[in-house]
Amino acid sequence: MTLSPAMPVDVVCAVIRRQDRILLAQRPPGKRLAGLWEFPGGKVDPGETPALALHRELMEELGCEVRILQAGPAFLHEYPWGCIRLFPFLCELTSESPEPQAHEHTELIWDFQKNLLRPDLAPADVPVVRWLTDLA
Ligand SMILES: Nc1nc2c([nH]c(=O)n2[C@@H]2O[C@H](COP(=O)(O)OP(=O)(O)OP(=O)(O)O)[C@@H](O)[C@H]2O)c(=O)[nH]1
Repeated sequence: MTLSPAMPVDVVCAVIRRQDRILLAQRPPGKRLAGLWEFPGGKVDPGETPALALHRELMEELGCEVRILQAGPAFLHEYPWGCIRLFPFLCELTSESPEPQAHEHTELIWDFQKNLLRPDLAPADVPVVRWLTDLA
């Protein structure tokens, strides 16, 4: 993927909350930001709404279904290779959802919300965590 600062790439991510824990996913080897932790999600396809992209990505990546509780503001982040516009959604698993499985990530963890600002978090996700903290 070629990212351009003039044309940010739209990316959605799901902050999936279960009690006082949040699901984090570790990026696999061979990808940008390999080994860093992120919220599951991915790029919005042409013609797709961010919410539809979120449900599609979660089914592909984790095989799970969520209910969106709240949409956050979009956050722009410039990486050395280009710019992304990140749309975060606070979500919960639906009562019928299978347990999330790491189809594309190295590992999944349910971490306490207070631990999310870890040094190995994807840099674009720092303002997402601040948004989440301000909601509480
Ligand atoms: N899904 C997701 N992507 C994120 C987050 N934070 C963040 O910087 N990103 C970046 O946004 C882009 C999302 O693309 P993607 O999920 O389709 O991942 P990908 O590795 O296939 O993308 P790539 O084409 O850059 O390699 C990646 O470059 C990823 O590093 C996040 O919390 N969730």
